[in-house]
Amino acid sequence: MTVDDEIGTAGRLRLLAAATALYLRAAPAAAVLRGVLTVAGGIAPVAIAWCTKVLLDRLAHGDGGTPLWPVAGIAGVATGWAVANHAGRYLEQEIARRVTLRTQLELFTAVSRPPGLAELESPAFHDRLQLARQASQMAPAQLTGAVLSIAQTTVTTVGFTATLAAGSPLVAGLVLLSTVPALLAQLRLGRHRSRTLVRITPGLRRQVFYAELLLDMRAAKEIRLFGLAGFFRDRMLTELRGAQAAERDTDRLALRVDGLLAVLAGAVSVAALAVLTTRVCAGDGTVGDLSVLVAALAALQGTLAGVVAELAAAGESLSLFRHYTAVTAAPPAAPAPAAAPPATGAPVIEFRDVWFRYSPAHAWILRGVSFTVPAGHSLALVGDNGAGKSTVVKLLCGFYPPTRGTILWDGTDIGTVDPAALRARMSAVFQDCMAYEFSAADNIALGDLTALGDDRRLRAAATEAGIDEALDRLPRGFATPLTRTFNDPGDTDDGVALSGGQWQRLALARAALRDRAELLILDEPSSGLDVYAEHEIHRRLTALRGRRTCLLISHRLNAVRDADAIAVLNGGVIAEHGTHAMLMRADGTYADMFRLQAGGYQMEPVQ
Ligand SMILES: Nc1ncnc2c1ncn2[C@@H]1O[C@H](COP(=O)(O)OP(=O)(O)OP(=O)(O)O)[C@@H](O)[C@H]1O
Repeated sequence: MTVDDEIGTAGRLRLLAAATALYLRAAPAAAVLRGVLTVAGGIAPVAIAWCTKVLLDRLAHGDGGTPLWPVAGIAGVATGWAVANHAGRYLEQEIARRVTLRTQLELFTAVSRPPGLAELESPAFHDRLQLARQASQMAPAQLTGAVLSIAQTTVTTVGFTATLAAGSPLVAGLVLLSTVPALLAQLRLGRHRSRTLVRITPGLRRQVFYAELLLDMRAAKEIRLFGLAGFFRDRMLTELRGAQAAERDTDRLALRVDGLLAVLAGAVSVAALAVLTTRVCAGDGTVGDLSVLVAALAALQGTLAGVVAELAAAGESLSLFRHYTAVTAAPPAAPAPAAAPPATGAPVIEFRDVWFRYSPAHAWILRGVSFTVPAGHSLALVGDNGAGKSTVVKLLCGFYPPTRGTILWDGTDIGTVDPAALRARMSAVFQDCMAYEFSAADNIALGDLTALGDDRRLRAAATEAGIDEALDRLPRGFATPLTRTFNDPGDTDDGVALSGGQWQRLALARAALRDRAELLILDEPSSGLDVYAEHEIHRRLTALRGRRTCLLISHRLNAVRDADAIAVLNGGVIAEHGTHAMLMRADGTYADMFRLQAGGYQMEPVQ
């Protein structure tokens, strides 16, 4: 990840324009109104200072009457200013809410855009995303706030500089000059802060990871059984301490810089006051002049310090906002995808000399895999742990492109087709299938969102997976929340946790809901199923044969023996291929594995 030094002025201006555009898009009317109020707020203190001067001069040289106009002016401007401040704060909050909605939409649209998984496996991507999420919450409001505030303080600054310069050009020049070192120091400090943030982000992500782990229901059993809570808590605190140490260093640097700048500002004030007082004592000016000049001096120093602080904060926000734009930037236009092959009811799937590794730094997982699954046939893929079976599934789903070779769907290279178009024609149960903390009905409906609320279709899919009766027995049937950690307002605490096998059946129901899918992928669908469920699933798969092409992965070889063909994946290649009978006759790896498993059941004589 690069740091902000490399952005350059043009880059900063582009980022500023992007942040302002985002702010204006999110809440155009509120943003304009806030701008008007901000500028008006900049004129107010100058107007009050002038009214004060007129009031004091009238009192000093007056005719004994009450100078009503200056008093009314001060009261009117002060009241208007106070109201404008409150209105500005409300508008700022409202704009921040709308910007948050907009940035969440843009960020999560961008994050879901890549069709594959490679990006989600990159720590650098997650670090940048973390910075982008931080930026999305703060940077647009901070940047536009800084621009408006600078606009406001510039109006005030010009007013007070003119006032002060009219009384003493020397003092005005001195004060203006003293802001140069302050500005340079604060800009450097801002850059230092943003570099620190980039540096501590990986540690902060880990800290959040440990915090979530300590609350994760899936981890809770192991954490308690193995006594890991203290270990994870210590690691969480170590990460937090590391991040805090870096922040502390930055804060100490800021303390030193701010201290020096305060001494400089104090010295300038003393010198300026000495010049002004000496002049009035020498008869050059009235008491009113002195009062307005002293007020202008204090205000000018204050507003200049404000401008400097805002500029530094804006620089810091720009550095952060660049991560947001990097994540949300539209990808370069891809060549138009080829038309998806016409729906045939069941496709021919072919792997043609497919090589694959997860990255150049990783070992080869597939080293020239070739096989064909004829239309409507089922292929069972078997092999040792880590042989690459699930990797074949991930390639077939288009989650990664093959490093070399081609995967064909009815003769069309799937790499040339819009992945979403093909995925709409597949259904799958993955090895690590999801347990969503929603109702049972919604858990099934996620397989095809057009079925949300369609009780008939959801029940049919549940029946297909043999989970309908178990769901009917839940406190609220299909509507029962499958969670013990979330409750909707008004819900009683009747959420249910399913068993591992029941979750797996629910994943099968989700897959079954896509009843028009032409390709069915089942990666270890029955590892948690009881023998009846497994038998039933394989009976149904056999019934489906001819209507769909199936890729089936299982370590239970008895469950795959009826597949049209069985392929043994070993050493990154298809080592054996044929029907169960053929492979048993060949007496190779498959036959060994099958006999070993079957032997396990036959150790004890069956009564
Ligand atoms: N996202 C990934 N990044 C890097 N390596 C990976 C990734 N996913 C899997 N691997 C590696 O690829 C190899 C094959 O994994 P895969 O999950 O395909 O095996 P499998 O045959 O399905 O195993 P099992 O029978 O245990 O489910 C393993 O060595 C694994 O470490």
